[in-house]
Amino acid sequence: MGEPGGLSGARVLVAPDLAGAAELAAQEVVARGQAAAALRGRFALALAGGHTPRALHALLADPAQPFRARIPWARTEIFFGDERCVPPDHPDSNYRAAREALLARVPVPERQVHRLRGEDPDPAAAARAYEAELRAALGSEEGDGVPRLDLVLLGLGPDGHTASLFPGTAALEASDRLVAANHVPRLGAWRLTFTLPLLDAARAVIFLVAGAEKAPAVAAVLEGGADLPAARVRPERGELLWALDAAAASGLRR
Ligand SMILES: O=C1O[C@H](COP(=O)(O)O)[C@@H](O)[C@H](O)[C@H]1O
Repeated sequence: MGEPGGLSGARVLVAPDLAGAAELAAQEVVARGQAAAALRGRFALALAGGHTPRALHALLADPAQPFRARIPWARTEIFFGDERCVPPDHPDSNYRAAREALLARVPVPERQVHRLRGEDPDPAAAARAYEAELRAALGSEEGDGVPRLDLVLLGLGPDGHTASLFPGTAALEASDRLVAANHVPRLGAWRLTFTLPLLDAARAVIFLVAGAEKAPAVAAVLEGGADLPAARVRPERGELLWALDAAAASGLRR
């Protein structure tokens, strides 16, 4: 596994394949979980949606791997960075995917799993309710009133979207909300998503990205100076890490 260096202020780690990149991310989850629990008595972790995190979820849940036993599950609060507007048992539900691969397999108390209500017929109301739930669970330790998640896991779409912040959509510009309902014309659908102020307040953000189809977006975000949604995630008081497989990193100059 190599480390091309800090591009765009980010630390970039490259593994040969998705399994290796997921392992890098799993090591970070353990280290940041242990540090957060020791320092603040709680580990606030936001999970990514989509397909890529499945490898990470499987690793974290596997009793034969070194991660599961080292994560302070009893003191972990689980959030979701985005959700599709579907019921929690729907095949497209990010919550369902995370529950099946991870949450049902680890000793995290049910009351500490905070899911976005994708089934709510009023997505704006679901977003407001989730922001209230997040604030109630985490409070805000600092003067700006924005809760700080200890670790936010994110993915990347080939169009440069992250969470459900798609190019050209309204939620990208939201500065007065931490969670938004976002209409995505390309999908003809609503999504629920964290906004940039909440992402940028995180103590750490890790993008886990794999596959050659993501390589142009990875290069554009990390080297191209592009104004893509993922390039706008800048945790100024936190750390930014990209865990890539070789295919996703193949468009990087170094
Ligand atoms: O729509 C989404 O896409 C991105 C990337 O998903 P992937 O399946 O290509 O890994 C994901 O990060 C986001 O959470 C998800 O809802």
